[in-house]
Amino acid sequence: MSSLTIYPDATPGQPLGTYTELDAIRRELNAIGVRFERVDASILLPEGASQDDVLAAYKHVVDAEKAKHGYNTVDVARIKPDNPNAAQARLKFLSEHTHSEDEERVMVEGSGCFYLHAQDRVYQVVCTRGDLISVPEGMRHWFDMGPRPDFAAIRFFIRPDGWVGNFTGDGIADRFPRYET
Ligand SMILES: CSCCC(=O)/C(O)=C/O
Ligand SMILES: [Fe+2]
Ligand code: NI
Repeated sequence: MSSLTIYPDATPGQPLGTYTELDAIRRELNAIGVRFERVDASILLPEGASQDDVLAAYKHVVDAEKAKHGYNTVDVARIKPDNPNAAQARLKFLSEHTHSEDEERVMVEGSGCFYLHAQDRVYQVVCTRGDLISVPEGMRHWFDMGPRPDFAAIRFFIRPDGWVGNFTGDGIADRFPRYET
């Protein structure tokens, strides 16, 4: 189930609230400039599906998002629990960073957890199949795919290097609960 938990950034042990209803999640995230939407992601992906297969299956979503927001490039991040590089992949986005453009992701399989650091709060967003999230350019955040990653996300970019993370050097991510699915 998708959810949002909001914490003060200085006290990870004292959450301010948890939301599981779409309208409430959207309202709280929209208030900090984050888009959160639901798309139809009911197409099941075969185990060996390539990036092109996934993009073809979800062409309706890809075309619509490109037309609406001017994205030029898309790719697919798909990691299954048996991936021998899972631990390394998890580490890649597990520290606070920013990007030079917005970070739009559509979860089309499985789940993963975004942590958005805005003002003096951390917004922990568990995204599941069908969730679309767009983190604004420059917003501090990190992403945890969990110890047994199982997700596929379509990623949208304006520039080819839009995915590159600029790490803040702040150890805040280590103080917050991990996504332990
Ligand atoms: C959910 S897609 C993989 C994570 C990613 O692309 C990113 O930029 C996390 O911040
Ligand atoms: Fe990112
Ligand atoms: Ni990021």
